[in-house]
Amino acid sequence: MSISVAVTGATGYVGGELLRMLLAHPEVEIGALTAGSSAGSRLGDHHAHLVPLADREVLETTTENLAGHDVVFLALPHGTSAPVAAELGDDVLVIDCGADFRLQSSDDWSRFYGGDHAGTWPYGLPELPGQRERLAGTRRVAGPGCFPTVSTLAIMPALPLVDDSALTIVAPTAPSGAGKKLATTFLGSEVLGQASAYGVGGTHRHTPEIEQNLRAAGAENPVVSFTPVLVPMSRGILAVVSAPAAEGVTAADVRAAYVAAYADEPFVHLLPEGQWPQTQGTLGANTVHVQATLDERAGRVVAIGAMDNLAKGTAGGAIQSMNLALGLPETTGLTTIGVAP
Ligand SMILES: NC(=O)C1=CN([C@@H]2O[C@H](COP(=O)(O)OP(=O)(O)OC[C@H]3O[C@@H](n4cnc5c(N)ncnc54)[C@H](OP(=O)(O)O)[C@@H]3O)[C@@H](O)[C@H]2O)C=CC1
Ligand SMILES: CC(=O)N[C@@H](CCC(=O)OP(=O)(O)O)C(=O)O
Repeated sequence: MSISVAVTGATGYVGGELLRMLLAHPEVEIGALTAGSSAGSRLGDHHAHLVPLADREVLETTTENLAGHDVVFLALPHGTSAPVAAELGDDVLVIDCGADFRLQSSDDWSRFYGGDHAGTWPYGLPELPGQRERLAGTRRVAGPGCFPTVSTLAIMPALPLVDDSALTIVAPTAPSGAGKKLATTFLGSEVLGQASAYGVGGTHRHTPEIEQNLRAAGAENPVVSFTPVLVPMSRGILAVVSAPAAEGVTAADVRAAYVAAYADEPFVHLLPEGQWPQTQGTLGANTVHVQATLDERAGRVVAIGAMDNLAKGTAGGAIQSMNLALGLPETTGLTTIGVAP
C-alpha cells in the first residue's frame, strides 16, 4: 500500500515535523509540499534537518497542486485552512492541524476566535472515549491544540475522583508553539533566562477546547482555569493539572485509575510511581508521559503531563489519526522513543 500525502504549510514548524515523521512512515509517499510566500524556494532552505527532501521545490498552495493525493495535511495559520479544505474532494483525507474545525460550539468559537465558525470535524484525539470509532474511515480530521492534548490526557483518568468544576492547569511551554513566524520575532533576550505567563484569566483560546474534551471524557460540568507560561526551551509542554479530590479518595485510588486507563494506550506512558514527567523524554516522540497523585494535605489530585508540542502535540497526533482513518494499525510509523539529554 502506498499512500500519497501532500503537506501544506511545509516550511513551518508543524509542516517540518509532519515531514520528519512521514519520512519514517512505511506506507507513505511524500507528494506536494506547499506554502505561502516561500513558494518557489527549496525545502532545504527552511528545514536543514530534512536531508532527503532538501532539493524538493516548495509549491504554491493551490487546488491544482493538492490534487491527486490520498491525504492532505493542512499546517496553515488559523482561518486559512477552511477555504483550502472546501476545494478538496470528499474522497480525500484532509487533516487540519489548525483550530478551524475543533470546536463544537459556535458561541465558543465567536468568544475565543471571533468571526464565522467554519464547522466541526471529527476530533483527532484517539484516546478520548469512543473516538477511535469516530475516526475510523473519516475523511476529515480536526487535529487538537497542543495544550488540550496534554492537559486532557494528564487528568482524564482522575475525572471520576475529583470536583471537575474547579480544575486548574498551569503549563510551561516552548515558544515553538507560536509557529515559526512568531517564534522568530521573540527576542532571545526576552525569552532566554525568564518565564512569563500569557493568556491569563481564562482568556486563552484552548480553554473551551479543554472543557469540550473533558465533557467528552465524562465530566459533568468541567470548569478550567488555564494559564500557559512561556519558558526557554525549543519544544515541549509540562501541564500541571489539579482539582479538589472527592470525599474519601486515596492515593491508591488515583494510582489504580491511571493504571486501568492507560495500560493499553500505545502513546500514553504512565511513569512508575514517584517518577514525575519531564519534557525531554518526549521530544520527537508521539508520546505523553503522565503521573498523578493525591496531595492529602490540600485535598487535591495533582496530575502532570509532559509532551512535545510539535510531535504528539500536532504532527504525530495527526499521523496517528491518519492511520485510524485509513484503517492502518494506529501505531504505524510512529515512535515512542524520545531524545536525551
Ligand atoms: N506550533 C505548534 O506547536 C502547533 C501548531 N498548531 C497549528 O498548526 C498550524 C501551523 O502552525 P506552525 O507550523 O506552528 O506555523 P508556522 O508559522 O511555523 O508555519 C505556517 C506555515 O503556513 C504557511 N502559510 C502562511 N500563510 C499562508 C497562506 N495564506 N497560504 C498558504 N500557506 C501559508 C507558511 O508558509 P510561508 O513560509 O511561505 O509563509 C508556513 O509554511 C497552525 O494552525 C497552528 O495553530 C497546532 C498545534 C501545535
Ligand atoms: C507559545 C504559544 O504561543 N503557544 C501557542 C500554542 C498553539 C497551539 O498549540 O495550537 P493552535 O495554535 O493550533 O491552537 C498558544 O499559546 O497559542
